[in-house]
Amino acid sequence: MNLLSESISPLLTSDKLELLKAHKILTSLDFVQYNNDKIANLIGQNVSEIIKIKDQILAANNSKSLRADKLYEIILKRTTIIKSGIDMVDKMLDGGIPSGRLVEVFGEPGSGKTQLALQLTANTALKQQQTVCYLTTSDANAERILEIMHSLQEDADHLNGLERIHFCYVNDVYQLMEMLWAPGMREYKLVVIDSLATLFLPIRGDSFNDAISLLNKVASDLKRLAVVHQCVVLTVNHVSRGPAEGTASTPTPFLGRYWCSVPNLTLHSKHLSKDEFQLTVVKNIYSPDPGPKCSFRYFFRSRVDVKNEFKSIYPHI
Ligand SMILES: Nc1ncnc2c1ncn2[C@@H]1O[C@H](COP(=O)(O)OP(=O)(O)OP(=O)(O)O)[C@@H](O)[C@H]1O
Repeated sequence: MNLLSESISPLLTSDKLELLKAHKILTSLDFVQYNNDKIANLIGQNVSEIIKIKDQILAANNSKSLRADKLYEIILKRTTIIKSGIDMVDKMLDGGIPSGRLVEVFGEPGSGKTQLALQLTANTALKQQQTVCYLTTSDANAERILEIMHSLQEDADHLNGLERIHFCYVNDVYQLMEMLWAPGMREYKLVVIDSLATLFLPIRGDSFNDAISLLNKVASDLKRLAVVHQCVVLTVNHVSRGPAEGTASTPTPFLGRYWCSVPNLTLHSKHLSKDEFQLTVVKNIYSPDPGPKCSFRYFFRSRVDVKNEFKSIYPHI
Protein backbone atom coordinates (compact mmCIF):
# COMPACT_ATOMS: atom_id res chain seq x y z
CA MET A 1 0.00 0.00 0.00
CA ASN A 2 1.17 3.54 -0.84
CA LEU A 3 1.26 6.84 0.96
CA LEU A 4 -2.07 8.66 0.82
CA SER A 5 -2.11 11.35 -1.85
CA GLU A 6 -4.49 13.64 -3.69
CA SER A 7 -4.32 11.34 -6.73
CA ILE A 8 -6.30 8.64 -4.88
CA SER A 9 -9.53 10.66 -4.78
CA PRO A 10 -10.54 14.30 -5.45
CA LEU A 11 -12.09 14.25 -1.95
CA LEU A 12 -8.65 13.86 -0.40
CA THR A 13 -7.54 17.47 -0.66
CA SER A 14 -4.23 18.60 0.83
CA ASP A 15 -5.86 20.05 4.00
CA LYS A 16 -7.71 16.74 4.56
CA LEU A 17 -4.48 14.81 4.03
CA GLU A 18 -2.85 17.00 6.69
CA LEU A 19 -5.69 16.21 9.12
CA LEU A 20 -5.25 12.49 8.45
CA LYS A 21 -1.48 12.76 8.83
CA ALA A 22 -1.94 14.43 12.23
CA HIS A 23 -3.81 11.27 13.29
CA LYS A 24 -1.03 9.01 11.93
CA ILE A 25 -3.17 7.90 8.95
CA LEU A 26 -0.35 8.04 6.41
CA THR A 27 -0.83 5.15 4.00
CA SER A 28 -3.74 3.67 2.03
CA LEU A 29 -3.51 0.71 4.40
CA ASP A 30 -3.89 2.99 7.47
CA PHE A 31 -6.90 4.58 5.77
CA VAL A 32 -8.58 1.28 4.89
CA GLN A 33 -8.07 -0.09 8.40
CA TYR A 34 -9.39 3.02 10.21
CA ASN A 35 -12.97 3.23 11.47
CA ASN A 36 -15.34 4.78 8.84
CA ASP A 37 -17.23 7.02 11.28
CA LYS A 38 -14.04 8.34 12.85
CA ILE A 39 -12.50 9.25 9.46
CA ALA A 40 -15.77 10.84 8.33
CA ASN A 41 -15.80 13.04 11.46
CA LEU A 42 -12.14 13.82 11.14
CA ILE A 43 -12.24 15.17 7.60
CA GLY A 44 -15.87 16.28 7.50
CA GLN A 45 -17.21 13.88 4.83
CA ASN A 46 -20.16 11.46 4.70
CA VAL A 47 -19.50 7.89 5.72
CA SER A 48 -20.70 6.77 2.25
CA GLU A 49 -17.95 8.88 0.65
CA ILE A 50 -15.35 7.34 2.94
CA ILE A 51 -16.53 3.85 1.91
CA LYS A 52 -16.28 4.90 -1.76
CA ILE A 53 -12.66 6.01 -1.28
CA LYS A 54 -11.87 2.73 0.50
CA ASP A 55 -13.40 0.79 -2.43
CA GLN A 56 -11.23 2.76 -4.87
CA ILE A 57 -8.10 1.99 -2.83
CA LEU A 58 -8.95 -1.71 -2.60
CA ALA A 59 -9.75 -1.94 -6.35
CA ALA A 60 -6.42 -0.29 -7.21
CA ASN A 61 -4.54 -2.72 -4.96
CA ASN A 62 -6.49 -5.84 -5.93
CA SER A 63 -4.12 -8.56 -7.00
CA LYS A 64 -4.52 -9.91 -10.53
CA SER A 65 -3.76 -13.51 -11.40
CA LEU A 66 -0.46 -14.17 -13.16
CA ARG A 67 0.95 -17.37 -14.64
CA ALA A 68 3.78 -18.81 -12.55
CA ASP A 69 6.30 -18.79 -15.46
CA LYS A 70 5.55 -15.09 -16.17
CA LEU A 71 5.88 -14.29 -12.48
CA TYR A 72 9.25 -16.08 -12.39
CA GLU A 73 10.41 -14.12 -15.45
CA ILE A 74 9.41 -10.83 -13.77
CA ILE A 75 11.22 -11.78 -10.57
CA LEU A 76 14.39 -12.69 -12.48
CA LYS A 77 14.32 -9.38 -14.35
CA ARG A 78 13.79 -7.36 -11.16
CA THR A 79 16.42 -9.17 -9.11
CA THR A 80 19.76 -7.48 -8.59
CA ILE A 81 22.60 -9.23 -6.79
CA ILE A 82 24.33 -6.79 -4.48
CA LYS A 83 28.05 -7.54 -4.17
CA SER A 84 30.78 -6.31 -1.87
CA GLY A 85 33.55 -6.46 -4.47
CA ILE A 86 35.61 -8.61 -2.06
CA ASP A 87 35.94 -12.08 -3.64
CA MET A 88 36.00 -14.02 -0.36
CA VAL A 89 32.88 -12.29 0.97
CA ASP A 90 30.89 -12.58 -2.27
CA LYS A 91 31.84 -16.25 -2.62
CA MET A 92 30.71 -16.94 0.94
CA LEU A 93 27.37 -15.27 0.11
CA ASP A 94 26.87 -17.47 -2.97
CA GLY A 95 27.72 -14.64 -5.35
CA GLY A 96 26.16 -11.79 -3.38
CA ILE A 97 22.89 -10.71 -1.74
CA PRO A 98 19.78 -10.91 -3.97
CA SER A 99 17.36 -7.98 -3.87
CA GLY A 100 14.26 -8.45 -1.71
CA ARG A 101 16.28 -9.48 1.36
CA LEU A 102 16.67 -7.89 4.76
CA VAL A 103 20.22 -8.33 6.01
CA GLU A 104 21.77 -7.60 9.38
CA VAL A 105 25.41 -7.17 10.29
CA PHE A 106 26.18 -7.09 14.00
CA GLY A 107 29.32 -7.00 16.07
CA GLU A 108 31.26 -5.25 18.77
CA PRO A 109 32.51 -1.63 18.46
CA GLY A 110 35.25 -1.43 15.82
CA SER A 111 34.45 -4.87 14.43
CA GLY A 112 33.93 -3.59 10.86
CA LYS A 113 30.14 -3.23 10.63
CA THR A 114 30.26 0.24 9.08
CA GLN A 115 33.21 -0.79 6.92
CA LEU A 116 31.13 -3.64 5.43
CA ALA A 117 28.16 -1.29 4.88
CA LEU A 118 30.45 1.24 3.16
CA GLN A 119 32.11 -1.50 1.08
CA LEU A 120 28.71 -2.74 -0.21
CA THR A 121 27.67 0.88 -0.82
CA ALA A 122 30.81 1.77 -2.78
CA ASN A 123 30.70 -1.37 -4.92
CA THR A 124 26.96 -1.06 -5.65
CA ALA A 125 27.32 2.58 -6.72
CA LEU A 126 30.61 2.29 -8.61
CA LYS A 127 30.80 -1.18 -10.17
CA GLN A 128 27.08 -2.06 -10.34
CA GLN A 129 26.03 1.53 -11.17
CA GLN A 130 22.97 1.35 -8.90
CA THR A 131 21.76 4.01 -6.47
CA VAL A 132 22.17 3.61 -2.72
CA CYS A 133 20.46 5.30 0.23
CA TYR A 134 22.67 5.44 3.36
CA LEU A 135 20.63 6.35 6.44
CA THR A 136 23.05 7.19 9.21
CA THR A 137 22.79 8.11 12.87
CA SER A 138 26.33 9.53 12.95
CA ASP A 139 28.68 11.27 10.50
CA ALA A 140 28.34 10.57 6.79
CA ASN A 141 31.79 9.58 5.58
CA ALA A 142 32.14 10.20 1.85
CA GLU A 143 35.94 10.15 2.23
CA ARG A 144 35.87 6.52 3.40
CA ILE A 145 33.63 5.65 0.45
CA LEU A 146 36.02 7.34 -1.98
CA GLU A 147 38.92 5.41 -0.45
CA ILE A 148 37.05 2.12 -1.00
CA MET A 149 36.14 3.13 -4.56
CA HIS A 150 39.83 3.70 -5.32
CA SER A 151 40.62 0.24 -4.00
CA LEU A 152 37.84 -1.30 -6.13
CA GLN A 153 38.85 0.34 -9.41
CA GLU A 154 41.57 2.96 -9.68
CA ASP A 155 40.67 4.29 -13.14
CA ALA A 156 36.87 4.55 -12.69
CA ASP A 157 34.74 7.70 -12.61
CA HIS A 158 34.55 7.91 -8.81
CA LEU A 159 32.63 11.17 -8.72
CA ASN A 160 29.93 9.58 -10.84
CA GLY A 161 29.83 6.73 -8.33
CA LEU A 162 29.53 9.16 -5.41
CA GLU A 163 26.56 10.85 -7.10
CA ARG A 164 24.65 7.59 -6.87
CA ILE A 165 24.91 7.54 -3.05
CA HIS A 166 22.45 9.58 -1.02
CA PHE A 167 23.32 10.08 2.67
CA CYS A 168 20.52 11.03 5.08
CA TYR A 169 20.73 11.66 8.81
CA VAL A 170 18.10 9.93 10.94
CA ASN A 171 17.41 11.32 14.41
CA ASP A 172 14.87 8.86 15.76
CA VAL A 173 12.94 5.76 14.94
CA TYR A 174 9.78 7.71 14.00
CA GLN A 175 11.71 9.71 11.41
CA LEU A 176 13.09 6.44 10.06
CA MET A 177 9.58 5.01 9.63
CA GLU A 178 8.51 8.13 7.73
CA MET A 179 11.58 7.90 5.48
CA LEU A 180 10.95 4.24 4.67
CA TRP A 181 7.58 5.19 3.16
CA ALA A 182 8.90 8.13 1.09
CA PRO A 183 8.12 7.70 -2.65
CA GLY A 184 11.81 8.31 -3.53
CA MET A 185 12.74 5.06 -1.76
CA ARG A 186 11.78 3.02 -4.82
CA GLU A 187 14.87 4.33 -6.68
CA TYR A 188 17.38 2.54 -4.47
CA LYS A 189 18.83 -0.93 -4.93
CA LEU A 190 20.58 -0.83 -1.55
CA VAL A 191 19.26 0.88 1.59
CA VAL A 192 21.60 0.94 4.61
CA ILE A 193 20.53 1.81 8.16
CA ASP A 194 23.66 2.47 10.22
CA SER A 195 22.72 1.87 12.89
CA LEU A 196 19.27 0.55 13.75
CA ALA A 197 20.45 -0.29 17.27
CA THR A 198 21.33 3.39 17.93
CA LEU A 199 17.77 4.42 17.01
CA PHE A 200 16.36 1.97 19.55
CA LEU A 201 18.75 2.96 22.36
CA PRO A 202 16.59 5.82 23.72
CA ILE A 203 13.45 3.66 23.97
CA ARG A 204 15.16 0.68 25.51
CA GLY A 205 13.95 1.70 28.94
CA ASP A 206 10.33 2.15 27.78
CA SER A 207 7.67 -0.44 28.47
CA PHE A 208 8.51 -3.82 26.94
CA ASN A 209 5.24 -3.88 24.95
CA ASP A 210 5.82 -0.42 23.45
CA ALA A 211 9.37 -1.28 22.39
CA ILE A 212 8.30 -4.61 20.88
CA SER A 213 5.39 -3.12 18.96
CA LEU A 214 7.68 -0.40 17.56
CA LEU A 215 10.27 -3.00 16.60
CA ASN A 216 7.53 -5.06 14.99
CA LYS A 217 6.37 -2.07 12.91
CA VAL A 218 9.93 -1.22 11.84
CA ALA A 219 10.57 -4.87 10.95
CA SER A 220 7.49 -5.06 8.72
CA ASP A 221 8.29 -1.69 7.08
CA LEU A 222 11.87 -2.81 6.32
CA LYS A 223 10.67 -6.12 4.86
CA ARG A 224 8.03 -4.36 2.80
CA LEU A 225 10.66 -1.98 1.44
CA ALA A 226 12.98 -4.85 0.45
CA VAL A 227 10.25 -6.91 -1.21
CA VAL A 228 8.07 -4.24 -2.82
CA HIS A 229 10.96 -2.17 -4.22
CA GLN A 230 13.22 -5.18 -4.79
CA CYS A 231 16.21 -3.75 -2.99
CA VAL A 232 18.57 -5.08 -0.33
CA VAL A 233 18.04 -3.51 3.09
CA LEU A 234 21.11 -3.72 5.32
CA THR A 235 20.77 -2.93 9.03
CA VAL A 236 23.66 -2.46 11.43
CA ASN A 237 23.21 -3.79 14.96
CA HIS A 238 25.42 -3.71 18.03
CA VAL A 239 25.93 -6.44 20.60
CA SER A 240 24.33 -6.44 24.02
CA ARG A 241 27.20 -8.39 25.56
CA GLY A 242 30.42 -9.83 24.25
CA PRO A 243 31.36 -13.52 24.39
CA ALA A 244 32.43 -14.78 27.79
CA GLU A 245 36.14 -14.25 28.29
CA GLY A 246 38.26 -17.06 26.93
CA THR A 247 35.41 -18.53 24.83
CA ALA A 248 34.92 -18.35 21.08
CA SER A 249 31.12 -18.11 21.22
CA THR A 250 29.29 -15.47 19.20
CA PRO A 251 28.01 -12.45 21.18
CA THR A 252 24.28 -11.63 21.36
CA PRO A 253 22.82 -9.03 18.96
CA PHE A 254 21.55 -5.92 20.76
CA LEU A 255 17.97 -5.80 19.44
CA GLY A 256 17.01 -8.96 21.28
CA ARG A 257 15.32 -12.30 20.72
CA TYR A 258 12.30 -10.98 18.75
CA TRP A 259 14.55 -9.18 16.24
CA CYS A 260 16.70 -12.31 15.68
CA SER A 261 13.82 -13.88 13.75
CA VAL A 262 13.44 -10.88 11.43
CA PRO A 263 16.44 -10.67 9.01
CA ASN A 264 16.74 -13.14 6.12
CA LEU A 265 20.50 -13.10 6.52
CA THR A 266 22.50 -12.30 9.66
CA LEU A 267 26.25 -11.70 9.54
CA HIS A 268 28.57 -11.40 12.50
CA SER A 269 31.56 -9.11 11.98
CA LYS A 270 34.82 -9.45 13.90
CA HIS A 271 38.09 -7.49 13.83
CA LEU A 272 40.96 -9.99 13.79
CA SER A 273 44.06 -7.81 13.49
CA LYS A 274 45.06 -4.50 11.86
CA ASP A 275 43.30 -4.66 8.45
CA GLU A 276 42.10 -8.28 8.81
CA PHE A 277 38.41 -8.98 9.51
CA GLN A 278 36.12 -11.99 9.71
CA LEU A 279 32.49 -12.40 8.66
CA THR A 280 30.37 -15.34 9.80
CA VAL A 281 26.93 -16.26 8.46
CA VAL A 282 24.98 -16.73 11.70
CA LYS A 283 21.63 -17.18 9.97
CA ASN A 284 20.57 -17.59 6.33
CA ILE A 285 16.96 -18.68 5.80
CA TYR A 286 17.71 -19.57 2.15
CA SER A 287 20.61 -21.88 2.91
CA PRO A 288 20.45 -25.28 4.59
CA ASP A 289 24.00 -24.80 5.74
CA PRO A 290 24.47 -21.71 7.93
CA GLY A 291 27.77 -21.16 9.64
CA PRO A 292 30.29 -20.47 6.86
CA LYS A 293 32.87 -17.84 7.69
CA CYS A 294 35.61 -16.04 5.81
CA SER A 295 38.55 -13.85 6.68
CA PHE A 296 39.65 -11.04 4.41
CA ARG A 297 41.46 -7.70 4.37
CA TYR A 298 40.09 -4.21 3.85
CA PHE A 299 42.18 -1.72 1.99
CA PHE A 300 43.11 1.01 4.49
CA ARG A 301 45.44 3.93 4.01
CA SER A 302 46.60 6.70 6.28
CA ARG A 303 43.83 9.30 6.60
CA VAL A 304 46.33 12.14 5.97
CA ASP A 305 47.59 10.54 2.72
CA VAL A 306 44.04 9.96 1.54
CA LYS A 307 43.02 13.56 2.34
CA ASN A 308 46.03 15.05 0.51
CA GLU A 309 45.58 12.82 -2.51
CA PHE A 310 41.89 13.61 -2.80
CA LYS A 311 42.59 17.33 -2.56
CA SER A 312 44.96 17.08 -5.53
CA ILE A 313 42.61 14.90 -7.63
CA TYR A 314 39.36 16.68 -6.77
CA PRO A 315 40.39 20.32 -6.06
CA HIS A 316 36.84 21.64 -6.59
CA ILE A 317 35.36 19.58 -3.71
N1 LIG B 1 41.59 4.21 7.20
C1 LIG B 1 41.71 3.33 8.20
N2 LIG B 1 42.91 2.90 8.58
C2 LIG B 1 43.06 1.97 9.56
N3 LIG B 1 42.02 1.41 10.20
C3 LIG B 1 40.79 1.80 9.88
C4 LIG B 1 40.54 2.76 8.85
N4 LIG B 1 39.18 2.91 8.74
C5 LIG B 1 38.63 2.08 9.67
N5 LIG B 1 39.60 1.44 10.33
C6 LIG B 1 39.40 0.43 11.40
O1 LIG B 1 38.45 -0.51 10.99
C7 LIG B 1 37.75 -1.00 12.11
C8 LIG B 1 36.31 -1.05 11.81
O2 LIG B 1 35.72 0.23 11.77
P1 LIG B 1 34.16 0.40 11.65
O3 LIG B 1 33.85 1.86 11.64
O4 LIG B 1 33.66 -0.39 10.51
O5 LIG B 1 33.66 -0.27 13.01
P2 LIG B 1 32.19 -0.54 13.55
O6 LIG B 1 32.07 -1.99 13.79
O7 LIG B 1 31.18 0.10 12.68
O8 LIG B 1 32.27 0.19 14.95
P3 LIG B 1 31.24 1.10 15.77
O9 LIG B 1 30.19 0.20 16.32
O10 LIG B 1 32.09 1.68 16.83
O11 LIG B 1 30.70 2.14 14.81
C9 LIG B 1 38.08 -0.10 13.29
O12 LIG B 1 38.92 -0.84 14.15
C10 LIG B 1 38.81 1.05 12.66
O13 LIG B 1 39.85 1.51 13.50
